[in-house]
Amino acid sequence: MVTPSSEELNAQRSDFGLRLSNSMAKYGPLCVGIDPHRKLLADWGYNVDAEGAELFSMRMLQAASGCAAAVKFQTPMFERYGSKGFEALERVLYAARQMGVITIVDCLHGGLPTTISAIADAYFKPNSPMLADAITLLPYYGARSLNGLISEALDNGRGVFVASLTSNPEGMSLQTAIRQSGDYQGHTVAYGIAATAQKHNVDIEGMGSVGLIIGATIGQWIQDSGVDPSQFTGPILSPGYGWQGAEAKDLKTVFKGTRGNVLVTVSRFIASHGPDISALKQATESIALDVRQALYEAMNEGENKEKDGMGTNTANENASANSETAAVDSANVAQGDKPKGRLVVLTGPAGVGKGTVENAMRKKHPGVWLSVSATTRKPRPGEVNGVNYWFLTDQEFSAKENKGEFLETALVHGLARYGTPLKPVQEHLAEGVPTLLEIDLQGARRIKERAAELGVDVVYVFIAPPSFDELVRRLKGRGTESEAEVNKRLETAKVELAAENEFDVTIVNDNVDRAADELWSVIAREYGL
Ligand SMILES: O=c1ccn([C@@H]2O[C@H](COP(=O)(O)O)[C@@H](O)[C@H]2O)c(=O)[nH]1
Repeated sequence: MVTPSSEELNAQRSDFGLRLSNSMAKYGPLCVGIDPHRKLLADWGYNVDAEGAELFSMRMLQAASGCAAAVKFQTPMFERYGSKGFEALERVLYAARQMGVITIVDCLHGGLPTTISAIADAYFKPNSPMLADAITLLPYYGARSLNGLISEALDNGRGVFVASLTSNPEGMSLQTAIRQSGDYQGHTVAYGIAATAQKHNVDIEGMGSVGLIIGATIGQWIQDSGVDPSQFTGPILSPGYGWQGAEAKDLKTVFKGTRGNVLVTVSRFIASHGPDISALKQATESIALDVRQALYEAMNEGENKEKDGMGTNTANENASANSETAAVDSANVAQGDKPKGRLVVLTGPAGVGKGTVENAMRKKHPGVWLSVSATTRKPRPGEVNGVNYWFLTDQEFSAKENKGEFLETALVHGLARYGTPLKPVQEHLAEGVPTLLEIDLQGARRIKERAAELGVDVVYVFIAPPSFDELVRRLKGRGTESEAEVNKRLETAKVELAAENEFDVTIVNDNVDRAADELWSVIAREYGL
C-alpha cells in the first residue's frame, strides 16, 4: 500500500470544505432540506411510508440540483419506516452522488469512542451504502469526544457540522450556560463547542471541513453566547429560515461580518410549494436569492474586531466590545471625526502577485480589512462567494449600480464587470480600521475621479513585477486562463505598467515577504500603527 504524503493528507482533510465552498460559489448559500414530513407526503398525494418518503426526496433533490449548494436529509424521517426507510435513504443518497450534489445527513449523532467508530463506518467509508459528504453531530458528550470521529471524517475527505446554537428556543439556556471548569471555564457552552471545532480549521487555507450549526432564529442570543460567526472559518449550517420564523433580517443580525461560509438550510418553506417540480424549482431559486442578498448585507454590516485564536469573546467581553463600538460610533457622529487613515488602493497588472503579497501581509497583520469586490465573471475553482468576490448576475450588478451602491465600477477586458461596494469601505474607514482595496487600473482611475465627491481620502499603491518577462511567466504559470485570455491580459498589463507614475507608491514584487512588509509599512504609516 502506498502511504500518502503529508500534502496529500492535508488536501484530503480540506476536501469537503473546498468542495462545499466551490459549490456555494457556483450555486449560492442555500442548502435544500429534504425532510419527508408525514403531512407533506399526504399533501403531495404520496403514501405515508418509505416509498412515499423516497418519491418525495427524489423530487426535492431534482428541485435542488443546479439551484442549491447542497441538500440535507433528516434521518429520523426515514428511520421511522425501519429498514425500508433506510433503504430509501440509501437510494436517495446514491442518486444525489450520481447527480454530483453535496449531501449532508442530519443524524445529529455523538457518543463514546466505540459508538463514534460505528458512525464513521456508516457515513464516511467509501463503500458505505449511506456515504455522505458530511453529517451533523451533537456534542453533548463533550465537544472533544467528537475528535476521533472528526479525524475519520477528514481523513476520508468528508466534513461534519457540530451543533453549537440550535434553532429551537429550548436549547438556548443550556447552550449559553457558563462553563464552570475545563479549557473554556467562564465561557458559554456554545463558545467551547465553537472553539473546539475551529481548532480543526485553523491550518486550512480557505474554508475548513469542520462546521457548526447556528440557528438563524437565535437573534440577539448570538451576543450572549460569545460566539462570533464572523471569526469561524469552517462552514456554518443555519436552520430556522422560513418555517421556524427566521427572516432575512435575522440572517443579517446573526451572521454579521461573515464572508461566504454560511449555508442556510431550508426545508418545509420550499417543500410547501410542491409537488409540482417547476413550482419547487421556482421557490428554491427565489429563496436562494433572498438568502444570498441577506448574507451579502450581513457581510457589509460586519465590523473588524481583533479576537483570540478562535475569534470569539466571552459574553462579558462582547458586552463591553459592543458598548465600546457604540461609543465610538456616536462620538464620530457627534464630533464629525475624520477617519484616521486613508483608503489604501492597491493596483498592479494581472499575474504580478497582488493577492499573494496582500495575503502575506494580512497573515502577519490580520487587523487589515480587505474590501471584497463584486463581479459578474464566473468563479474560478476554489473561489468562494463573499470571500474572493461577490459573484453577481448582470441583472443584480446593474440594480446595485443604479442605486449608487458602488464606489466604482469597471468593465474589464470587455468580459466582465467589477465593482467596489461603497458602504463597507466608508464604515471601516470611519471606525479607523486599516482598509485595503485591490483593484485594476480603470478602477483606480475611477476612484480618483469620485473620491473627493464621496469624501474618501486615498493613497494609491502600485505593485510592479521585477520585469515584463517575469510577468509573462507568472501569468502563464497560474494556468487559470485560456491562451486568448492570457494574451488579452498581457496587452492590458502593458498599459497598466505605463501608468505607474499615476501612483503615490510603487512596490516591486521581487520577493513576496519583502513586498508584504513594504505594503504594511505604507499602511502602518497611514494609520499611525
Ligand atoms: O438546530 C437545528 C438543527 C437542525 N435542524 C433541522 O433543520 C431542518 C429545518 O427544517 P425547516 O423545515 O426548514 O424548519 C430540520 O430538518 C431540523 O430538524 C433545525 O431545525 N435546527
